[in-house]
Amino acid sequence: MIVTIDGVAASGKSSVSSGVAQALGVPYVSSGLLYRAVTLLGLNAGADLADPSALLPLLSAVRLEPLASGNRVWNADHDLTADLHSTRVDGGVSTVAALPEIREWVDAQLRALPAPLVAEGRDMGTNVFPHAPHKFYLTASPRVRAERRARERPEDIPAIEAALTERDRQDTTQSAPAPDARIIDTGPLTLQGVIDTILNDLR
Ligand SMILES: Nc1ncnc2c1ncn2[C@@H]1O[C@H](COP(=O)(O)OP(=O)(O)O)[C@@H](O)[C@H]1O
Ligand SMILES: Nc1ccn([C@H]2C[C@H](O)[C@@H](COP(=O)(O)OP(=O)(O)O)O2)c(=O)n1
Repeated sequence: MIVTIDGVAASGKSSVSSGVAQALGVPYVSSGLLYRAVTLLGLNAGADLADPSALLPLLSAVRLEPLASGNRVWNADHDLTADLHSTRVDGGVSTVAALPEIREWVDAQLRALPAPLVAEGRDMGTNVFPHAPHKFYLTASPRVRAERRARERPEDIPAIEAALTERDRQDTTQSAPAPDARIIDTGPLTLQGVIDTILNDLR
């Protein structure tokens, strides 16, 4: 059984997926962490983030460890996870995610994972797991999402909102909801309310 949870930045995908996965007793996988890992390694290597031939050789020892408690991304024996959510990575990840060669690499990592699992990202229900029986797509207004992000990163809310809106625009190509996905506006709901909405759907 595969559950896909897609949506725009800061809509609650990771938190909701973790809650749903823990309730179901299955792992969840955050596909965005792989794009973030490619971006981080590219930045650290001084590589051109728009050049897949410069990025792919950096990925030979990268692996995603999906745990019910949270995902970890390793580069050989180096845990990258703590460095993946930063404004620096946010600034480059859409460039990396636009590369077909990188998307193929990420998709292969994801499809190699055993079911059951909860998979979250932008295109889990459309491209990576199109036959998944349960698909959800989370939304919220840019302002609501910026206010949520601001609680994690003490930055100016209008600046965060502008950055999220720009990343939404850059990610448009791969971010459309699957036609058979249930769309949930998470703005009026608590985090637990979104989790319960999905769990009720799965019963
Ligand atoms: N429905 C909600 N109500 C309030 N806060 C939420 C809700 N969903 C998520 N959050 C919080 O918003 C922040 C961003 O959520 P996250 O799961 O990281 O989103 P995404 O993975 O879509 O970027 C986190 O701090 C999370 O706890
Ligand atoms: N399946 C995916 C997941 C993420 N991406 C891209 C789009 C996002 O800007 C980056 C980072 O994704 P991530 O889910 O970590 O970002 P947010 O938590 O939504 O801020 O990767 C993608 O193109 N396809």
